[in-house]
Amino acid sequence: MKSISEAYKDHPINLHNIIPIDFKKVHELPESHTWPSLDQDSISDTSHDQVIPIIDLEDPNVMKLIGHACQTWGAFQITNHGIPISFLDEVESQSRKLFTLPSKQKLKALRTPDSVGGYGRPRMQPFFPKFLWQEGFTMVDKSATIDQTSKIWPHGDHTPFCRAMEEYQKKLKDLANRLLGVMLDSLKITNDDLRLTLLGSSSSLEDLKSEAPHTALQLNSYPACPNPNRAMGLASHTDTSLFTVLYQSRSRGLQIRANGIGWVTVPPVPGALVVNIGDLLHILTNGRFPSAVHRAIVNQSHHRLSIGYFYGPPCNSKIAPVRKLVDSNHPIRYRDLTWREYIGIKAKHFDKSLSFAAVNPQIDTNDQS
Ligand SMILES: C=C1C[C@]23C[C@H]1CC[C@H]2[C@@]12CCC[C@@](C)(C(=O)O1)[C@H]2[C@@H]3C(=O)O
Ligand SMILES: O=C(O)CCC(=O)C(=O)O
Ligand SMILES: [Fe+2]
Repeated sequence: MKSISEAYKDHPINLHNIIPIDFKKVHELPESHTWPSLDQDSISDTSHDQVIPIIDLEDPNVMKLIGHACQTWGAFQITNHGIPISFLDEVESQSRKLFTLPSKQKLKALRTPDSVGGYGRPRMQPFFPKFLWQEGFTMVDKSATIDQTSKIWPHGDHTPFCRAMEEYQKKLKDLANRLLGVMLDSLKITNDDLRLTLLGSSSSLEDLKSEAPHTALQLNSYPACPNPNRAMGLASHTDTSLFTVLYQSRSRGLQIRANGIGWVTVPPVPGALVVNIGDLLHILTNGRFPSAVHRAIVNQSHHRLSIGYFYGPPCNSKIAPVRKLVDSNHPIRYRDLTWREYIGIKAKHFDKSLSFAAVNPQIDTNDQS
């Protein structure tokens, strides 16, 4: 299979859930985009000093720190990761160039109902009765991205955008491979332990890292909003990846839901990247690394961008709880499945998906609620 775009083909989305509104023309929050007030969301953010860990990747203790963050929060920020802030600025500015174009231009790269790549509303939109205050551009397949962006910017003007996105994905792939290694080391998981799971046709983790990871790059745009208290950027969700590396630039908006605490804002740290655990690593670790429930809220004063890199194994390789993590105190919670199968489950059941992958759905019902 070429890429995850194939896996999404079987789960088409209705056009009205794809075409974003023209945010520039909207000066009042439309009823169609009005959510219950955020104030009624019992849990606020600023009253807590809780902040997800900020980890220096060069710290000699990095394995312990990351292992601990993954078990307790399912998310952390990293600094000293080797990607220069000047390059992050460049990627952000190329993304901004796309979203500030007139709606008519962006619609030239509109996703089709059965494709995952291109411009449009977030994939999760059909699960909500109200529209999200968000537009996105998704890249899964290089040639499709070139095709779409050259429709937006003819005469070769798409080149700087594509070059920056390509380069970014290369750098992120190396970084994500490195992070996966550290995460697995922290649980003492070896190549042999992975033989029955994850590796698929690859014979070693190194093999898997060099050719196979399947990834997606998602640019999120949240225009300034006339009534941010009643709007939602991306509603509460977990990602369908092993983990996601997110650049939220310099503006706040990302919140993580912490057990017993509530929504915690992830403060932007210049040059840092946020890592959050996705459902596939949750399954692979038998719930030891819980996938992070998170959302993005919007603001009235500026146009916020974020850039997510979704990192996963090849679509057809098996995901199953690593047997080493299963014992009488930690009985097996999830059955074996492929990413492709899980995409199907997620397309149908969204936030209930983990319980549909559970060995015992009666017990495993509250993963995300
Ligand atoms: C590889 C992925 C992961 C996707 C689908 C596809 C490309 C776009 C990703 C997102 C990005 C926005 C949140 C989310 C929930 C959504 O709606 O689209 C993500 C989804 C997932 O994590 O399931
Ligand atoms: O914009 C953000 O901070 C969150 C984005 C996100 O959760 C996603 O792209 O999956
Ligand atoms: Fe997300």
